[in-house]
Amino acid sequence: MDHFEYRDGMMHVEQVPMAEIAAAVGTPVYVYSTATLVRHVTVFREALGALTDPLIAFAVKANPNAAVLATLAKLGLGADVVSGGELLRALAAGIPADRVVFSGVGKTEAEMRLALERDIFQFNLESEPEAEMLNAVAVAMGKVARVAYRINPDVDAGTHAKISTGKSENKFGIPYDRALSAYDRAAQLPGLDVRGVAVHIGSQLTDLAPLEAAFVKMGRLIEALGDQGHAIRTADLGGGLGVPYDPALPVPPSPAAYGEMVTRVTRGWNVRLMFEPGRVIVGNAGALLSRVIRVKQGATQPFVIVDAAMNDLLRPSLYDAWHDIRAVKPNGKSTTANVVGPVCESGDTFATDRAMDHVKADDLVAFMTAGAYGATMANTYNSRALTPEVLVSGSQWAIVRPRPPIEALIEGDIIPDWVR
Ligand SMILES: Cc1ncc(COP(=O)(O)O)c(C=O)c1O
Ligand SMILES: N[C@@H](CCCC[NH3+])C(=O)O
Repeated sequence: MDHFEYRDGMMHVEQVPMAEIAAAVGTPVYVYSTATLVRHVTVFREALGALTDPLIAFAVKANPNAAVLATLAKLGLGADVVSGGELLRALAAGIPADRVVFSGVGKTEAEMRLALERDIFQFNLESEPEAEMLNAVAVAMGKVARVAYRINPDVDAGTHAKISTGKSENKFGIPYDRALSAYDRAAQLPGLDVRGVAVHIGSQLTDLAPLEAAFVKMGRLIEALGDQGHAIRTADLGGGLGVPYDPALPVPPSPAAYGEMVTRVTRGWNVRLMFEPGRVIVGNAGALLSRVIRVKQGATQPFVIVDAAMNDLLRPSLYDAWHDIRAVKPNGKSTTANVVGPVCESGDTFATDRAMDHVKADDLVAFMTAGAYGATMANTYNSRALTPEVLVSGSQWAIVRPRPPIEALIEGDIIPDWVR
């Protein structure tokens, strides 16, 4: 079976025909494994096995490819969306509207209207003015929106500052100590059915303690809201569980450990629990396949120049993120090198002083753990084409997003007559 797996402190690629895909599609290209996706969904679901009917809403932002979403839809997952575009993608892939939750601080009227038309399961509101706007839109449409407030618990998730969301200085959610008054006000709005609480403190969390601290606070809030006459029926605990990237670092808590903690902390809450996992489902189910263009000797160390760049995989430039880089056909030798792309920025660096497989021009390398926040964050900087995507399933594979023709890069812009 096709297979990416993290075990024995290493990423393993099995039965994924990387060389064949590279030859047929060209590089760089994202490659996803169906078997790994299925395994991750199964493991996550089993971890929550002690809960009654949890809603697992995949965070579409992590990987919005239609074939990936359709695979997850077939497995019964819902979707956590943050834009009208993500909502349409989720629905088009076969995720039913009654499993869709809409998060985000900047939902527009048009997005609210679209989500109300499609009758999604729940809106997670992030501010009082947003509640007023949604109420007005719903009333005008003769509808009632099911809502939760996302609470900012002011908990440090202990992850990279750019992917922390639960500190008071972050833009997300409403402050914990304003929750009671916000719920009181929202309960008076005829276009809202106030029924839930939500929390999400950040991504790539490698310690369960901050999550537990946030969830304990939510338990207290549910109780306080109940005392004040608000019947809370859903609690959305967000996503955030980290995945292994660097074999030298301790392995993050397992989904099983996370599920055990959630089951223990939420005992007696008497709500339907919701989850928004992204990275833990798709991260290690994908790799970015790239070819070495040439190896250049710098003043102090070799630069391995690959045909993928920061526009294809932004995480190393943006967050100093570490991705395992492996030769697809290792020659048994190793080296220490800087791995860089062709983009005209010094920040277009995937790895510095990296001990890695020895590679030469034309060799294929795989950037591992690239299934989450990879292709979805790609862009066309330096007029480079968007990265194509391939899905492998058993012995078959298919292009699930083709490489656009190079000509497409110069289409779209308009030169007005008065410029010519
Ligand atoms: C509201 C919300 N839900 C879910 C996620 C998914 O997080 P992760 O991919 O870390 O599981 C995010 C991203 O951090 C998010 O902002
Ligand atoms: N894009 C980030 C994760 C952001 C999570 C969304 N709130 C990453 O690549 O790690």
